[in-house]
Amino acid sequence: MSTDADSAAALAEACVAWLARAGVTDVVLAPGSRNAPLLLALWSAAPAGGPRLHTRIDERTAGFLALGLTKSGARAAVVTTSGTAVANLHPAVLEAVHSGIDLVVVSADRPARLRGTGANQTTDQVGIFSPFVTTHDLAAVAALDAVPVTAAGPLHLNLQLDAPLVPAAPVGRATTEFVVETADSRQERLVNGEPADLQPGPRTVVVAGDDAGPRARQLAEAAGWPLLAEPSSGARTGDHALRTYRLLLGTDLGARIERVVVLGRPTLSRPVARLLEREDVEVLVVPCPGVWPPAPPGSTAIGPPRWAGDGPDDPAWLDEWRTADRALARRVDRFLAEQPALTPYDVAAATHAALPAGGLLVVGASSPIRDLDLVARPTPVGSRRKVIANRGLAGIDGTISTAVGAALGRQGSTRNLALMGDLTFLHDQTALVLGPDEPRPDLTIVVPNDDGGAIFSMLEQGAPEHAASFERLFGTPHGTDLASLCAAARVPHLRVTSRPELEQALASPNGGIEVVEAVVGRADRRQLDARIRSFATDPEE
Ligand SMILES: Cc1ncc(C[n+]2csc(CCOP(=O)(O)OP(=O)(O)O)c2C)c(N)n1
Ligand SMILES: C=C(O[C@H]1C=C[C@H](C(=O)CCC(=O)O)[C@@H](C(=O)O)[C@@H]1O)C(=O)O
Ligand SMILES: [Mg+2]
Repeated sequence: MSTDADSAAALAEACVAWLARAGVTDVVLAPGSRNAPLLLALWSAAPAGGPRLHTRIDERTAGFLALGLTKSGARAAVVTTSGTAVANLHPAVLEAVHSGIDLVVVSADRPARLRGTGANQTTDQVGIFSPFVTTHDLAAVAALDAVPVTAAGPLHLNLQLDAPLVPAAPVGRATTEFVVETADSRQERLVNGEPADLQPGPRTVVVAGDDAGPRARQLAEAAGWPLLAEPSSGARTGDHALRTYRLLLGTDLGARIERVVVLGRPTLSRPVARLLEREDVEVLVVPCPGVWPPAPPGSTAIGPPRWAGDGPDDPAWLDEWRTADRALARRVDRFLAEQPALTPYDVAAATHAALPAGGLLVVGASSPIRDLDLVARPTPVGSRRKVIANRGLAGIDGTISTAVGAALGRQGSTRNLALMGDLTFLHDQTALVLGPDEPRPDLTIVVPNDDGGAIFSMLEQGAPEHAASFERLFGTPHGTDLASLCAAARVPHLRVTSRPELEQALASPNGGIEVVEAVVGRADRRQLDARIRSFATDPEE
């Protein structure tokens, strides 16, 4: 049995104080018995300046909610009971590891003496997120005080909580005030290091992957280079960013590239991946958050890049890209306007167009973020249109939760939107289940529903020779009635089948969390995609 000084209640209170020192503003908790001391200590701390609380039933949802909160400026912890509850956090923790998000996991555990004895709900939680996340296995307050409050990525505190877990009397307001300290931002942590001076000369482009930040745009503008910025780069702004870069890489312009400066984590497209692997191209990579940052074979890691030229590089190079981009974008838009039915590209374009200055858009993996990459015009610098996505591992899991968390975490957001496919939406449907007292954001979730996984149609397995197995193995139609699913969770739902209906729905938000289902086709997706890709190289009729 632990001493009073290290009782479950004392350890729990010390943990809440540690969370405040760590800058944790929000705690997502899932109900349990072993973590009861933590839950009660958090309840007691909330009115005394402690973290904002969010309760979720499903720990996988809870983990992604905490991830979304942290990705949009809060710092969140997720607290679970012991056993499989902790294992349900693994997807969110892995995404945090690979995208460098400072998520805090607090897992309740039985005392070490019960490990290996067959005690109920007891497994080995020490190192459960290894090799990337170290577990601080804690049985005493003093040990907790020695845990650092920041790390490059997620932190895991495993608290050995011994009976008694629940005090005899109800807990009241905490006697001490909690001052939540401000944690430094991840990007600031990254900017340090010896600057790398870049000289003019080679035909250069800047590739801005996920979470690259504005410095990618600033470098492209200072040097006068074309900017190939993914939607969630934080750099797809200004007049150097090119909308159709992915297609242009397959043209003579792409072939003439001699140098690439990479910021953030490019994950979206094979043309960019192929560019970074070309032996005739010098690839300079700037450090980015997360483990395993981009390191294509033959690339060179550099410090924060600094333009060393007197004035911009060759303006003709940028002009060629801009001229080709404008022409190709016009051709794509004309082609999409000619389509008889609502396309996923229309859904992405309308959703992005509905994002006001100061707004937030969370994008799911698979086709939606790639559709957005093709149709989203770069936005004005300084308009603070924030686009985020879970690109650390590009999972389709936890996307609704990430969007709810990001909407709750972003201060002063003028509008919160999410865009995700139907399988992505279904994968995290438990995120729609919120208790009556839970903080609830205004969030419009747009779902291009093509009854399955369209992206596979555009990959090798979507080729005609695989038609016999495709639907069962990859298309995975489900026929789910999203309206009924939303009704079960009492979430407002609207189904649209045309762009005017979609634009009308986006222009008249319901308030709270709402779902706008846009019914689109999937059967012709491979042909649509191939036709659009052909525009870059086939002359216009
Ligand atoms: C957790 C997880 N499971 C499976 C995958 C593989 N995967 C990638 S895209 C996709 C289908 C997504 O379908 P949907 O969300 O409907 O988007 P669409 O491509 O149809 O627009 C799947 C299963 C993944 N990336 N992550
Ligand atoms: C479906 C999965 O992920 C794949 C999705 C798309 C990627 C891709 O190549 C899209 C086409 C393009 O960008 O040109 C594909 C890839 O990176 O090769 C991903 O594996 C999945 O199950 O992981
Ligand atoms: Mg789909």
